[in-house]
Amino acid sequence: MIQLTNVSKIYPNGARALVDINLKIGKGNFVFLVGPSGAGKSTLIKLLYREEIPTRGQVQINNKNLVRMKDREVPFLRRSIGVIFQDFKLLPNKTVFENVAFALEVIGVGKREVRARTLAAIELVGLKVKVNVYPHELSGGEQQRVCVARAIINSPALLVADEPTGNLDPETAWDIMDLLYDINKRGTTIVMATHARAIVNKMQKRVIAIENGRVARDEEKGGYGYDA
Ligand SMILES: Nc1ncnc2c1ncn2[C@@H]1O[C@H](COP(=O)(O)OP(=O)(O)OP(=O)(O)O)[C@@H](O)[C@H]1O
Repeated sequence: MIQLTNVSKIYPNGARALVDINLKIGKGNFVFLVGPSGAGKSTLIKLLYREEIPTRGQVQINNKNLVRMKDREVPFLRRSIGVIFQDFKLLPNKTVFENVAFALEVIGVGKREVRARTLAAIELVGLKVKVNVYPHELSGGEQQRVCVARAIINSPALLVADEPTGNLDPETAWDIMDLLYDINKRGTTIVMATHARAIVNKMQKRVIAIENGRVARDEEKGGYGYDA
């Protein structure tokens, strides 16, 4: 489903974020990206939803070439990819319902379908009772649940998450991981950059370690592998 071929990324300031990466991630995989701060994990994630374009090499998702893709095609790509960030990025002046519904409204889904699918996604993440409140009235864990609902509203084939538990306490982080686990079980491929050692060690999923922009380790059922 995802294939990176000889991918390098050098930012305009000269920072070499990724160096000659070759990777294949199959449909339905659950992959943790680990590695020291500044290793290139976020950059790799950004290549997957075409927030960044590699300096060299190819990025393919479902046989679509993201490097050659025209800017006007990007919104279509993003409909098949859900994105979750560490800092939530919810719209502050929209309710939970409106934040989640927005992703459907912008692609022209009819009102009734928007309502049904939005409520189903909000129910799935356990936030039915908070459907009409604003983000600032929610805890961090609840805000991240809204982000999960927003990310899965289009039933994406791929979900990418950049440190989704980074701002959450350990217990709340596990609630989010339980959700991602269930979403993966339903067939969505998940790629998640993280520093959460306990989560990586417990879940025993594929672990790709990035160090200095290169793949340093790629294990089928791996552990976090770095000291505290
Ligand atoms: N927009 C940018 N412009 C210039 N350099 C950048 C940019 N984004 C990242 N970098 C540099 O690229 C390298 C990789 O950064 P990246 O954010 O991908 O690392 P990371 O592994 O996600 O780190 P962290 O774990 O701290 O989030 C770093 O040297 C960083 O300073």
